[in-house]
Amino acid sequence: MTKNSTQSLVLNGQISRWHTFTSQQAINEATLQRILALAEEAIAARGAFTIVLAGGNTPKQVYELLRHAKADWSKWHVYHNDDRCLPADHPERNSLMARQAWLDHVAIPADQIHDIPAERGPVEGAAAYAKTLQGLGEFDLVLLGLGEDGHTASLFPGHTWDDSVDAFPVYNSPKPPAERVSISARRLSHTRAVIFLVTGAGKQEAVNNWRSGVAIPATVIKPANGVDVYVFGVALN
Ligand SMILES: O=C1O[C@H](COP(=O)(O)O)[C@@H](O)[C@H](O)[C@H]1O
Repeated sequence: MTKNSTQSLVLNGQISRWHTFTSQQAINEATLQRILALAEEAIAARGAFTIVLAGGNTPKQVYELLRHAKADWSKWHVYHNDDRCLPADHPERNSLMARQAWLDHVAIPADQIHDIPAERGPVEGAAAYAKTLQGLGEFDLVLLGLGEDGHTASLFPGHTWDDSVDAFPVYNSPKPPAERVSISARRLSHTRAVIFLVTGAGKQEAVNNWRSGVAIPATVIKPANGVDVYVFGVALN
């Protein structure tokens, strides 16, 4: 058995469904299959699939699986939930990780892959990405990670963020680099589906806080359909 439980919670106005997996392979495979299923549904219903990618380390293996998947790549439109203000070819860039693991190896048209121009700095990068997102309706899927401190995208504990815009500049990030660009919580919530990918014991405290009603940043993602949290290596106490 690869998936051993699903539980639902409503806390801080957020509906969350928690799915526990018993191996890294199982969580990767389940995420891959869910992404591909959502893509097929979206393409059948609306002729396109818009996905917003998480950065960091956690999703990399899923991206490597997507690289070998069969899909109608010509209909995929790819965005990023955040990126770091570093040169475009810096190894810590979320966009570079996604390209190397997946996007450079499939036939998604280049003009349908929308990197955040974070190399232009937080203000210019955020303004440019807000323009990129302008007029775009609901996303089909937003993939998100969870930092050890409870952050998601570049929404950090103790920070305030501007929900009147689609993308905003981030300063003083506790996780380097200090300057970043992030899609806003409101815009990330304007989506048909959300999957949080959460793996490893380092995320235990953040998960405990989330599930006991502490308003960590991950709780501000509130799409109407709720969020699915895929978990491996973290206990659901
Ligand atoms: O800095 C970031 O951290 C989070 C979590 O990253 P992980 O390495 O713990 O998976 C990530 O979701 C975000 O996109 C990234 O910029």
